[in-house]
Amino acid sequence: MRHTIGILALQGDFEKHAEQLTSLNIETIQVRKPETLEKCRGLIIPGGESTTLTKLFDIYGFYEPIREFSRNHPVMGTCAGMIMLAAEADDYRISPLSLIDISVRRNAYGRQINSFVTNVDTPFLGESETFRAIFIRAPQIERVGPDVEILIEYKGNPVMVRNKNIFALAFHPELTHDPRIHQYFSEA
Ligand SMILES: NC(=O)CC[C@H](N)C(=O)O
Repeated sequence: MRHTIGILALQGDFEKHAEQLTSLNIETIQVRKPETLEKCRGLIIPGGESTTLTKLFDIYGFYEPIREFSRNHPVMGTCAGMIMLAAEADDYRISPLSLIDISVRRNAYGRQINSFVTNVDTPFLGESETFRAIFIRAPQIERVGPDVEILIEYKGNPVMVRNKNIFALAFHPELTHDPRIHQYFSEA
């Protein structure tokens, strides 16, 4: 049985995701070409820059292989990775995968200097549980489809959502020394 979680390593902070999973004794592999998905039981698409990710997905031919993979494997996208999973993004330069029915707005929380850290309620991790969420030029989820479950909200907006095996987060769970969200994903 495949037990390795793949981390898309085209761009962005993929190493931090690997550290988080390693702390849970979960094996990881850096995914730089579509064939590597064959070795994975799940995939993380890290943050970075969604316009660049769009170009790299095209160049390396990731669109169809990730869509195919997502039919029966868990996929989690964080920040720019979330933008790539969305049904719609507010920037014509981005071609999202449309794996989860959400519409997103890039950089909706402001520029780099407006990055912030806040504690959010995470009832799906247990009663009264919270998580220290780090937002860096974060996208906002402006619309969620009827099948999308909202797992975390911040100021009335969803910031972590799920539809079955697809997870999308506006913030960076890999930057907090707290592997609970990675653990939750790895159990999907
Ligand atoms: N930290 C991030 O991933 C930022 C996302 C970036 N602002 C984008 O639009 O792609």
